[in-house]
Amino acid sequence: MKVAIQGIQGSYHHQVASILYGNVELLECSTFDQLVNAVSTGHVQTGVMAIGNSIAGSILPNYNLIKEQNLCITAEYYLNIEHQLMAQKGQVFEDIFEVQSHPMALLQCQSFFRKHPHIKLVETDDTAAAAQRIARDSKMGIAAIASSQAAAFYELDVVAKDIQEVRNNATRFVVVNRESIIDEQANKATINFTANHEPSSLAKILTKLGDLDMNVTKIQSIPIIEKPFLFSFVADLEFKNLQLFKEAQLEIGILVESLKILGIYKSHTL
Ligand SMILES: O=C(O)C(=O)C[C@]1(C(=O)O)C=C[C@@H](O)C=C1
Repeated sequence: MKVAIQGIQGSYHHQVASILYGNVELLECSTFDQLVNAVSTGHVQTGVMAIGNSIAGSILPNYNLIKEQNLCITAEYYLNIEHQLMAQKGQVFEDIFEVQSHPMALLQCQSFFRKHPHIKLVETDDTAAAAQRIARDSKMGIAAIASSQAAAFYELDVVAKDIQEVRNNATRFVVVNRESIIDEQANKATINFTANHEPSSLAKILTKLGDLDMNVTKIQSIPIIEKPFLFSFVADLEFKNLQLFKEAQLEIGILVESLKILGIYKSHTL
């Protein structure tokens, strides 16, 4: 089996793929687009992709990528994220004038860098790639934000520890496949729907979901790309058993303008 991840060895995606699949063969993708394409064309069976972070929020484009490529979410995983600032061996924090990392990682460390405004922040494709380049090119004065595993793997020194805004920083990852694989123990679903433009239409849908014992753990509006400033909604629903969700699917189907099930899977908690 081959798993597509965004990023390279030592990235947070790599950590999640290892936790879920062990020492599996990886397809390292530099963008989320490449990742979903690899899954949808059947080049790999499975992809692991970040969908949101507790500090930086949702990675909105990823919802549309999953939807447009008709992929199915088959699992979720929450990873605790502790960012380290790392540089060439022998460097200290005072030497650093530029920091490179994935934009989501930079967003998660904003307060730290507000205190050091002379440091230039540069976006890169992933945390581990930033670390790898610093090690490979022996760059002085430049640091990367990445995990302690990346620091160990690329033999860099940590010059500032745990620089994310808060200790409890977590990123939610989803596993995507071409086909849905529904576990009988599934207790969570991600749905995408559009509501009619009528007063209370969204409120009616949410009330109905509550009446049907669906616990809405997240609701997110996402742009409908071909219709400027119109939005659809992605909702995560938790339920006691699959039968209850199937009933809810029928009942909600009557109230919404359109409905697509993005995935039915077992919930994960940190
Ligand atoms: O750059 C990485 O290491 C990644 O795995 C990407 C990513 C993301 O896309 O959010 C994953 C977890 C962290 O939130 C920061 C970056």
